[in-house]
Amino acid sequence: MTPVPGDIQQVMDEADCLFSESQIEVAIDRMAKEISNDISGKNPIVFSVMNGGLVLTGKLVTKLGFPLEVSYLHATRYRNETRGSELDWKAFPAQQLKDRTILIVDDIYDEGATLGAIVDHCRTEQVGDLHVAVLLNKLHDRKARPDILPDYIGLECEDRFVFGFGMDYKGYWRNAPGIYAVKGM
Ligand SMILES: O=P(O)(O)OC[C@H]1O[C@H](OP(=O)(O)OP(=O)(O)O)[C@H](O)[C@@H]1O
Ligand SMILES: Nc1nc2[nH]cnc2c(=O)[nH]1
Repeated sequence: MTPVPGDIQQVMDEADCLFSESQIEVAIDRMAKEISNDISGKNPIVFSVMNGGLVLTGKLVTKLGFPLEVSYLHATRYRNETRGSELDWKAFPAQQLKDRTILIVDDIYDEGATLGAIVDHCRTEQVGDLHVAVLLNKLHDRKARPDILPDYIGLECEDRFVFGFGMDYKGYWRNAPGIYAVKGM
């Protein structure tokens, strides 16, 4: 058996809980209502931004009571680190995007380079109608593309490294049902 690295449990034990599962649930319910008002009846494709968008996408789509397709794209720039670097596109959307209504779902809008690249790609592919949902907006003045703001934001957090509900600490704790900040970060 490969052991879990030593600091993983300690990071959770010492973390500050920023949002509980029930607070997140309330935020997702509100997002689902806003999204439904905007794209119900538009035959959308919902793209989860892997890996972090997985948990929010799963919760969110069960609250959208109209026909839609679910898919994924994979763009990453943190690679299990706590600082982002160059964006690596691991999987572009497989579907034709032209003239479609698209909902991009991700866990966190931090510096915004990831979302900026995804929006640029969607525009190049001539999407019909583009919407972006994120669970968390991290508040600071380092946004790479201040012109891009997600249409649907669940919660806002201080400028700390966070994990849980899809977000990882060194690849772990995406499964945590709340949102936590690493002690000292
Ligand atoms: O706003 P930014 O500063 O660009 O950061 C946001 C992105 O960072 C995380 O992805 P990450 O690269 O860690 O990959 P992951 O989804 O596999 O965790 C997160 O899921 C967002 O996609
Ligand atoms: N897990 C995690 N991923 C991120 N990607 C960008 N910011 C963050 C963060 O605070 N936590």
